[in-house]
Amino acid sequence: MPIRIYALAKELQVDSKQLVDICNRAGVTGKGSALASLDDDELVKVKAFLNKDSGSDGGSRGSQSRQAVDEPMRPERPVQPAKPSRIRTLGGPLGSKAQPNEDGSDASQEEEVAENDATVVNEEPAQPAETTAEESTPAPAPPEETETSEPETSPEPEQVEEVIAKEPADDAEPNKADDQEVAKPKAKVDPDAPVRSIRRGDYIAIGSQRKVRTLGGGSGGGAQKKDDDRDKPKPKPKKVTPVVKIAKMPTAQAPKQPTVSKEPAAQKPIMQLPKEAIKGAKKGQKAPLEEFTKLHEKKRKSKDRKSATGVSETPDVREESETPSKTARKKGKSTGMAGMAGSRDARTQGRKRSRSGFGGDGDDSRGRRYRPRREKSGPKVSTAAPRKSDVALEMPCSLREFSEVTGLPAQVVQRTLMSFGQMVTINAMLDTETAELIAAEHGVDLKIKEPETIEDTLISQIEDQIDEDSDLAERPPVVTFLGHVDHGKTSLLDKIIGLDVVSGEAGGITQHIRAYIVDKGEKKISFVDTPGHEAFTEMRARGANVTDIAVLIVAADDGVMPQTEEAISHAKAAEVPIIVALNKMDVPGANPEKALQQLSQHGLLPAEWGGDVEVVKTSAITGEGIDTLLETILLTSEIHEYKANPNRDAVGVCLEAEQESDRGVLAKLIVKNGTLKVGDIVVCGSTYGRVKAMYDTLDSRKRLEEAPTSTPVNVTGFDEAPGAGEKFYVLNDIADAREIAEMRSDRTRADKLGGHTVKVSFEDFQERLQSGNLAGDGAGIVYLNIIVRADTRGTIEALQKELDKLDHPEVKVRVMQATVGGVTVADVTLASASDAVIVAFNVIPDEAARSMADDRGVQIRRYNIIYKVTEDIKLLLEGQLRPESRVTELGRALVQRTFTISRIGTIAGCRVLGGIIERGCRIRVNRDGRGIGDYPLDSLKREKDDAKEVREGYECGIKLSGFNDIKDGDILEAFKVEEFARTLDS
Ligand SMILES: Nc1nc2c(ncn2[C@@H]2O[C@H](COP(=O)(O)OP(=O)(O)OP(=O)(O)O)[C@@H](O)[C@H]2O)c(=O)[nH]1
Repeated sequence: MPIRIYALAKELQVDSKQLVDICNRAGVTGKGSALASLDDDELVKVKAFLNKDSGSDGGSRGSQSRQAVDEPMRPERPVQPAKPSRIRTLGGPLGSKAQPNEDGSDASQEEEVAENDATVVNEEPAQPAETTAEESTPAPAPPEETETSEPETSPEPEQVEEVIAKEPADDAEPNKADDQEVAKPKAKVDPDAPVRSIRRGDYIAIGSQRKVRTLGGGSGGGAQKKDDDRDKPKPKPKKVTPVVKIAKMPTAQAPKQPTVSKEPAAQKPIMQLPKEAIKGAKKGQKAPLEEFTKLHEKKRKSKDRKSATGVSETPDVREESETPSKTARKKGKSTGMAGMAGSRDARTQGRKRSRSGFGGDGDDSRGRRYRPRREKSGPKVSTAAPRKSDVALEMPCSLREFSEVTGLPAQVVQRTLMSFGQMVTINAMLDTETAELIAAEHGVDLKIKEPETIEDTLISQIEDQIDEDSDLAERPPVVTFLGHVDHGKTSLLDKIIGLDVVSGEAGGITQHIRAYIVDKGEKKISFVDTPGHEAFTEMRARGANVTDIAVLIVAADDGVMPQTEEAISHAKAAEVPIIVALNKMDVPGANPEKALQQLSQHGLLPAEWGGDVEVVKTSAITGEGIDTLLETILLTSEIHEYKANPNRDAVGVCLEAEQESDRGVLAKLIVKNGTLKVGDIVVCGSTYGRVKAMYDTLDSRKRLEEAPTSTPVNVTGFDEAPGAGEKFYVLNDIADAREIAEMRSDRTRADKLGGHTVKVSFEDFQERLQSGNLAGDGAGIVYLNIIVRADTRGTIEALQKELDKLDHPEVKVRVMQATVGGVTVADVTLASASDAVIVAFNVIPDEAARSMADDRGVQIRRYNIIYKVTEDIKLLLEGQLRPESRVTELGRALVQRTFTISRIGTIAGCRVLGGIIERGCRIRVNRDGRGIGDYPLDSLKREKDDAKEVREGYECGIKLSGFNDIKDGDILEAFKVEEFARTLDS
């Protein structure tokens, strides 16, 4: 039975590697490793070889083989101390060394030899010296002596160093060394040398040399050398670099005394005598400085008196404007002993002045008796209302009103205005800016109340109208279809209402909002098909959430696609129930299981899997599941009990509007509450009108007299087309409707001119939080909504993981959407509707998204390092985020052509698409919607000349510093970073 070599080695208690060697020597070839097996014949052969070896007593060959194998098996041999040199002579006879030991030779001498041996043997490993050593050796040294002696030997440090230093050379290339050992003696044969005696190689099989070498290191040569060297002067051991380098002990130096920088010689205070004192001295005045000090003291006292009597003008105002602590300090000063003395002096002086006719000229001339004025003699008492720090003021207001509301004395306000260079009376009207300025100057937190307009009065009346329960009646649900393009939204709706709209659509893509109300048995359902989820969110952004139920259409063959993910975010943000229609079930490649799995990964766990999302399998072609879908919608509607008051004036939303040649403006409205009737006066956004006619949305020529709740209807009668998503209200008076519409129109214009207010930004989040501008949920937790757009899914996952780690008791980060790709209009709409900040990670917003974000004040923060996002949010949550630098976008250019000039680099021939590219800016390079990096602008040229700036529509040459890989079609974004000085409180 075959036996593995390592098993046999175990049995024989030998090293398995040695046994491999022995096998080779025994003629059992092809056994390269201990894992090789020996068959019975081979085993017999090896055993025979071993027995033969053990049987031959004293035979050098046999003994050597046996030594190699039996070393560990003969522990009974007394362990004798040995020297390192002997370790090397295991393969060869050791007699030369062993003998002196036996005959009691000097140990120190032996050590010396060993030392030389080790050095020489290693240097000339192939010197055939074993023979001599062998001849002089009566019996081979017991192998275990050498083996066991190794650990016991404690060579001199130098020896160890040498051994360590030399051995690796042998170990590094053992085969080569062996070969050399065989080859070298031949090459180095000296013809004049005496007849050489038998060598080790002559009686040890070549294969065994390796073993001998490995263990003994051919120290036979060393033995010979040792004999020779006895008479020779001892060679100086060669200096060998140790393998393990031990750094030399640094020569200890006395620690340097730190050089104490010589302090500059104490500077004498610069004493400058006042001019008056110098003059006095020149005139021969005695102690002029003393005189001057007296004079100065006098001046100071009179100044104190003035301040105590409240005579000073401007400084008072300034004082008031200072921080309370400062003011308090100053007040403290003046109310001290000096202050008291000052005011007493002032009172005395005042009386003297009055008596001497100062200020009382008129009285005296008219012969009236002097009567001291009360207000001047006593401390001034403010008659103004107590000062308030937090007030609301309706603008415009008079100075008097401002004073009354804020509690600031009118005089103080006047002085403040005077310091601004404005002389005003108490009845002067203040504008908002001035009022805010004065308030800020005096540390008053002023809130400007806008005057109530007719819009506020009428519209808020309508909005606040609460319907009695008894007036409420069930209403049809408004259902919106959302989903990825071409997943079958239109086809499904067509199938439901029995239309064929899809075949008439340009390019098969829905471009208009469609809204229909259909009967399903006794119930009705109102459907809204939007061209994209942004249109759906657009309505929400305007506070007009018409949708009651969102139906998410997912093609079973395609599964969840990027726009499906977006649609999920939009539907979730709208906080409406979601029903999934797994469409295209008739398609052969339909894989509903995969789609369900993907849906659950996106937080929509199907009901059949134990979740709360109803999934209906449908086919718009075969009609499969359509009824189930309608039933599910009605069931959901029933659960949520959608109700409205049919007897009130209508309120609703404009879905879409267009100008028709024959009918004028045709607005598609959907009634959210009440009933809209022909003849109603309607205001919608900044348009108004009287409902002239109403048409059914399914049949554009079918007139309707009234449209109940949840009914979509086409309306004529508006003066202008209202905006999509604008709310409409029915009013009683057309004049009111006109006024409201005009007011809104003016405001929109002003808003456009005056810019916008940023919705939410990382920088102002804390401010808004503290001012209560951000509403919390039931538990008082405020959410920081963010929308993430990134270049890869991996980035999103990493980012989400990092965001999960953020923990704050009052503020939570809510990722409303995290999708791959550039920032789109849909993202901005969602951000605008949800007060969210967009985090663009390695992606850029497209042109439309960028301009919409600008218009709506949606913040798009761009990042390319994950930890920077979390760091910013962390700082934001801790209220420590202060903008230190602000990126100002300058313009964008499209690379049309590139030119590479050998010594200059790549020049991009660009056209400026928008804004401006200016010298000294930085350029962000974007390719395929992804940011590659940003680099400083090296040179900017218009034709051949250097340009300071290049504006929109012009062509230019751009060379970037440190980046030459610009490609045609790249979008270059110019921006500059403005540094901010940190405020003191930051
Ligand atoms: N086989 C099969 N094809 C379908 C099904 N539903 C839709 N389609 C086809 O898919 C294509 C796209 O359908 P649409 O209804 O236009 O898809 P959509 O989601 O409305 O697309 P947009 O309007 O562009 O958003 C059309 O050619 C339909 O005929 C279905 O259930 N089965």
